[in-house]
Amino acid sequence: MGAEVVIEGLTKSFGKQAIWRDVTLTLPPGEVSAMLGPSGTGKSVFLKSMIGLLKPERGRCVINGVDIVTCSEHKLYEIRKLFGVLFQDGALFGSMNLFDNVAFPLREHTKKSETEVRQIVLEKLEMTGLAGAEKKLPGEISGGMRKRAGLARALVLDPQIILVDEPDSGLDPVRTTYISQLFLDVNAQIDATFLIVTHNINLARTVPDNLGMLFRKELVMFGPREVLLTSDEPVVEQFLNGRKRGPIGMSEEKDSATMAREEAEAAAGVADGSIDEDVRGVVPQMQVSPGVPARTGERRRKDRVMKILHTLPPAAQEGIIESLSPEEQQRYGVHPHMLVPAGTRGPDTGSMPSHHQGQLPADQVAQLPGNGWDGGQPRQGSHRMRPRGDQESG
Ligand SMILES: Nc1ncnc2c1ncn2[C@@H]1O[C@H](COP(=O)(O)OP(=O)(O)OP(=O)(O)O)[C@@H](O)[C@H]1O
Repeated sequence: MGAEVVIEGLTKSFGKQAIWRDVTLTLPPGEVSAMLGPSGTGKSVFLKSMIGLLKPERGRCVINGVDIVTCSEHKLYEIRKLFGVLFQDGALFGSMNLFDNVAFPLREHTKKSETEVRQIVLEKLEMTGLAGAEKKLPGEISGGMRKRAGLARALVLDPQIILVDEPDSGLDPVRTTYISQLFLDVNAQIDATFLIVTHNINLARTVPDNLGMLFRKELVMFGPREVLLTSDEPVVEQFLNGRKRGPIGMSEEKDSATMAREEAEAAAGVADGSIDEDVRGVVPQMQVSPGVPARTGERRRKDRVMKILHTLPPAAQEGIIESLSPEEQQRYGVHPHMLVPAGTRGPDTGSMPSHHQGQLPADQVAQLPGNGWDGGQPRQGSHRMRPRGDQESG
């Protein structure tokens, strides 16, 4: 199973420029998570901090019991071996064919024989749909194939955590869907923990188990996909719909005068470049390809999310329950349109917070539980979403 990544109070700046502060989240082992955020909010900096390429000033990032923010160089070197990273352009060596590119980490970091190297490389090329392309140079193949080759190379050291930086960059929507499918298929086969950084709304809506968003130098939220997808937080709403109108401006944040002018324009029916269609809501999650084994991360996630169901906003609860098969609904003792009232016990074990229905305290919505995934008390301070009221949840 992939490694769990526990991030607490992580804060990063460059000189006087704060990038993000006090980021707290846990990447559940073997699940696929994605981080959204407008350009320049520090998503790439976040990925680089996770592998110790950049040093946050404060906070912890704990993997297999090692805090990579404070550990020795030697420990960091060991922990880095757990990671596979897919950079935006695949980061392939232009003068090497795909075989040698994919073989590179094995030849650099292991003492494997060429026979073993060959076997592993061909297996990973096959896994990423590149069988037969091993003699091609990066310049001779499409952008989508380069990304697949980058993924094949990220897989050769059997990573427990796979980081992906903007997988859709330079790809058309169809190729983006193919590479997204590949992430889920690979996740099913090796059960690694994934974190994908993306702007791509389709990918965000259909691929990950968990979704988070960085904005205004903070983590707006992180939790089960259904929470962000049903959120009425203005920044989430604007981002998912790709609207000009809202808190995100050309250079990230808008002032209140601009916001007021936009409100007035909206009231007057002035078009703002978006399609008049609200894409929020839970859409079915992409499934693995036929013939690929089921994702154990997905199964674990169901158990985990059902344990914290009662801490989630009503619309997210509904989305989660509706995504279950009738058999699963029976197993968990839930049914569509049943909301687990806050202040009562949920369908599963665990104590309930004492607050009114639909009025979850802002810091208790969609918090992931502690390390044991046991539905324990949510952590403070990593979530700032307003809850949706019952009347809005349909
Ligand atoms: N090594 C560095 N030194 C100084 N500033 C940096 C460094 N790396 C990144 N930054 C700054 O950090 C901010 C966040 O950059 P980052 O690339 O992480 O954003 P992003 O959210 O990934 O954006 P995009 O979606 O456009 O890729 C930017 O203002 C960038 O200029």
